[in-house]
Amino acid sequence: MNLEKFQESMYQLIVETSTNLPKDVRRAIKSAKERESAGTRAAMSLDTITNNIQMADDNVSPICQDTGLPTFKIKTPVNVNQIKIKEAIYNAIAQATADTKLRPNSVDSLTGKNSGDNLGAGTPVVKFEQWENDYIDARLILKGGGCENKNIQYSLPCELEGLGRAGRDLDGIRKCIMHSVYQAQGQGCSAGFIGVGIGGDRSSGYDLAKEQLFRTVEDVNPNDDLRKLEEYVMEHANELGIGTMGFGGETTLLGCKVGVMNRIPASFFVSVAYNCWAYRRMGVKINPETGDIQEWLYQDGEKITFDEKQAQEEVAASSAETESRVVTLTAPITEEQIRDLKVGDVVQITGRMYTGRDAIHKYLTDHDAPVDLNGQVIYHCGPVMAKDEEGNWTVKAAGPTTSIREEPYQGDIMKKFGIRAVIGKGGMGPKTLAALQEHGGVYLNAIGGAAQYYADRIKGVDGVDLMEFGIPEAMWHLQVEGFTAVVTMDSHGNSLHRDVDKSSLEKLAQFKEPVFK
Ligand SMILES: O=C(O)C[C@H](O)C(=O)O
Ligand code: SF4
Repeated sequence: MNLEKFQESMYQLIVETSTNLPKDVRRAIKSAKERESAGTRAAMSLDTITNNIQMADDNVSPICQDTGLPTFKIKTPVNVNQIKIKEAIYNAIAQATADTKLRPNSVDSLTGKNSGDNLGAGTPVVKFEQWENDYIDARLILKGGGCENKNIQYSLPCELEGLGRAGRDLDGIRKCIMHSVYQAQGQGCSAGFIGVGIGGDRSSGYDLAKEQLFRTVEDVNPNDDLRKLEEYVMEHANELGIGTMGFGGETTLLGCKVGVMNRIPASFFVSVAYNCWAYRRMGVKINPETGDIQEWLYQDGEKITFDEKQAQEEVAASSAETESRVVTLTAPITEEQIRDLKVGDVVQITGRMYTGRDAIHKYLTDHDAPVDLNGQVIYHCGPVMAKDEEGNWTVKAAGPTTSIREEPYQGDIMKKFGIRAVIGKGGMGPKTLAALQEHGGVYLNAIGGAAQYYADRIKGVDGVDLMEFGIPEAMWHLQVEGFTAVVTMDSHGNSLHRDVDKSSLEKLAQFKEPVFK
């Protein structure tokens, strides 16, 4: 086989997966958009999302900055050398990382060191199977960390919040799936897609769940029971009212695919793999002699493009229609300015903000900050960055990361350094809410996954600290213009996230009665 050509084909597969959302996923997002009434926060978020999808496509840049743990599934004819194929995939991954199509995402779990090229123990994942066909089938999924953290595995029988007992039968499985959507809230960048694996053990159950994510959004389950289950979940999960980004709304789930395998008598697992709206999976058929791409997979139906100009206008129009107050802020921000903000206000930031995520929050608890953070804005973000020949950094993708991981640290750090605003996604918990009230702080929610949209608002990078934590985890000094986010937790004890969680739990309880007997 021509390995050079094969490597090039794998490079194309990676770039395409990271930058061009598949047609079936686009269709699902478009129909979600049509269901939301104009002017709502959900509609506004979906406008930003579709705008972002188009920008990524046009710029050939990552849809979301978190390009995930690249996972390849490869089927090869019997005489193909899988060792050589793996090497070519590793080379293509390193190249795509150097070209900023992937974020350097491989981190040593003990030392915290980022390998810089996405290669390292266990990364990327490459799984092989042999088959009797005469071509190679290569599929790739880039599943980000925020949605991966919302995967959940149930061991039946169990007791579920809101739903009561889930037994070892189809109805128990139904309850687990409904619960899995509830527990994700907006933190995995809803509206999401779920793959469910029934049976197996703890690892094969999750494998089966993830396997379902390679099905197309529109395919129909050949197993009648599972088809009914999928249809039930699609209909009712959307009644939970969690909505896009957990802002409330009509669409919480865009796809549900269920697979089944045998189990051993003592175990009964239901494993759920949650995927964000930025559902990046693609595939190709490859000629095993030439290494060329013969055909792209997931190409059925028309490709929906989201006109960028129109989408921008829609974002502007829907922000106007929400009748939200739009407040402009520039750091350093005073306590008075913060106390004036209420949940629902739209904030536009111009000027300086600093990125800070997991490593920085831990670091700041027992170190001084490298810069004066008094009155400043912290953005929970791990960007994709490029360095030009003069050594200047530019931002290639920069959406928010899930904030709840910083819950143990956030309130203390805000008080210690005088930080006035944090921007992230998915909201934070009671400890942070109390600190916002006590200290005079605000939590701003940006749209998860909209990495191109926000990168466009970043006009310059004028410094970086703590580079030893690696590109995604360093503290980047950003200059922004009109960076828009919504107040979802204010300094008066209000939290949209707490409210949506509470109301969706009440709605979940409506699905307690048996459906599948
Ligand atoms: O790591 C990131 O940048 C984001 C992550 O995928 C998340 O959803 O929290
Ligand atoms: S930030 Fe959101 S869209 Fe991006 S990988 Fe994480 S969960 Fe997915």
